[in-house]
Amino acid sequence: MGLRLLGVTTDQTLAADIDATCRLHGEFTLRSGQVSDTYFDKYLFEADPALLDRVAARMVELLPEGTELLGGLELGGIPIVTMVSAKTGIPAIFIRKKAKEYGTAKLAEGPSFSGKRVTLIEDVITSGGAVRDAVNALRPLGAVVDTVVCAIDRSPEPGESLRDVSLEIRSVLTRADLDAVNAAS
Ligand SMILES: O=P(O)(O)OC[C@H]1O[C@H](OP(=O)(O)OP(=O)(O)O)[C@H](O)[C@@H]1O
Ligand SMILES: O=C(O)c1cc(=O)[nH]c(=O)[nH]1
Repeated sequence: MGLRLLGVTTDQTLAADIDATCRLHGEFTLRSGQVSDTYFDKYLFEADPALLDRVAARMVELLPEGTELLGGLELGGIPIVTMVSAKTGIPAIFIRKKAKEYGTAKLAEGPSFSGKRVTLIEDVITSGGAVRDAVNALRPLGAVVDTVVCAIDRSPEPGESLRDVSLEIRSVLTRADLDAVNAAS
């Protein structure tokens, strides 16, 4: 059992099921431009209601106290944030990669978030770039953002990649968790 924040431990069965469902082998160019021989296709767990439910349940345990809104990042963060919101009753906002160019022209859809403590919900963190972009867009609009809860932190130093923007990362699973169950399978 790996140690997790707040006494929450790694769920080895969940790690094994996510690894078996999502791990792909090949040559993948990642969002950051890095090339990897491994890709965790989050849509494969998000499309499975039972697995999505289990990931979301772990995320609920990782939410910081005082979270007023849950902010899901387009696209992969949207199904997850919807499930976490349904489980907790905490309203969600849906954060676009860029503001819509017509209609309401919003960057984040849903209720007003200015002055609210928004906990971000993300699928995968590799370099932290997507989350960093979101934080840097939301803070000037008044959001109070100090934590992201993600399903998989596959960065080389889990929890560390967003220190430059003073953001705490809480992950359900790390790359090491997934590699460990994969090696044991
Ligand atoms: O930490 P990073 O280096 O930024 O990489 C991780 C990001 O890359 C993927 O986004 P992508 O835009 O591919 O995904 P989507 O399918 O969720 O829109 C993933 O969903 C993360 O948002
Ligand atoms: O870094 C990425 O773009 C990335 C890596 C990964 O394993 N899965 C994913 O959806 N995105």
